[in-house]
Amino acid sequence: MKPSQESYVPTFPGVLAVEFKPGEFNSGLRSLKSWNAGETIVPLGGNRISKGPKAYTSVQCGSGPNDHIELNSDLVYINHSCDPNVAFDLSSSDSSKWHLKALNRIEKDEYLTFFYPSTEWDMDQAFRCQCGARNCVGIIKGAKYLLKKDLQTRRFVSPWILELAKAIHNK
Ligand SMILES: C[S@@+](CC[C@H](N)C(=O)[O-])C[C@H]1O[C@@H](n2cnc3c(N)ncnc32)[C@H](O)[C@@H]1O
Repeated sequence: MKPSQESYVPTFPGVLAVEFKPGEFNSGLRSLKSWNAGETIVPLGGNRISKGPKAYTSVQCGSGPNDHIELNSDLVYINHSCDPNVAFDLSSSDSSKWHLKALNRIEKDEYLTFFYPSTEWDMDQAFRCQCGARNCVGIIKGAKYLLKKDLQTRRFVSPWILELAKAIHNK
């Protein structure tokens, strides 16, 4: 589920804000603050997140078929980029340590983006990427469909994605 424009109340007031644009999938999430590489932007653990089925709004949190969470927050508006500025770090076995972190310096008002295949193996909804990055991989359907080099050259990839990729690329 994603928060709607009509009843919008920011989940992280003063930190992040959804920029709503006409069309079903054209909105995005801006940072209202600047960040340095490695900084935690917001924690994810706690009772806001919930387990749920794989959906275009879910984030994968492990290698199992039921390892998907709904963020239940403005974070669902973070778009994909092949040259992302944030990562969902869900690599701890302790979910209270899960967090969204900056991958590089982020200036105030920048849109946040993450590399969807860094968490997603086989996505519910594929799309043609419009990020415009030099290293854009084109169609985004999950890490399962990427070449080994396309995963190896990203700054953050979740451990289950690396394991699953190893299993198919080393066959
Ligand atoms: C979880 S939503 C992200 C927020 C979305 N932009 C919105 O307005 O609801 C994921 C969807 O956004 C769109 N999207 C995200 N990143 C994109 C990108 N780099 N290029 C094209 N579409 C993108 C795709 O339709 C994708 O299925």
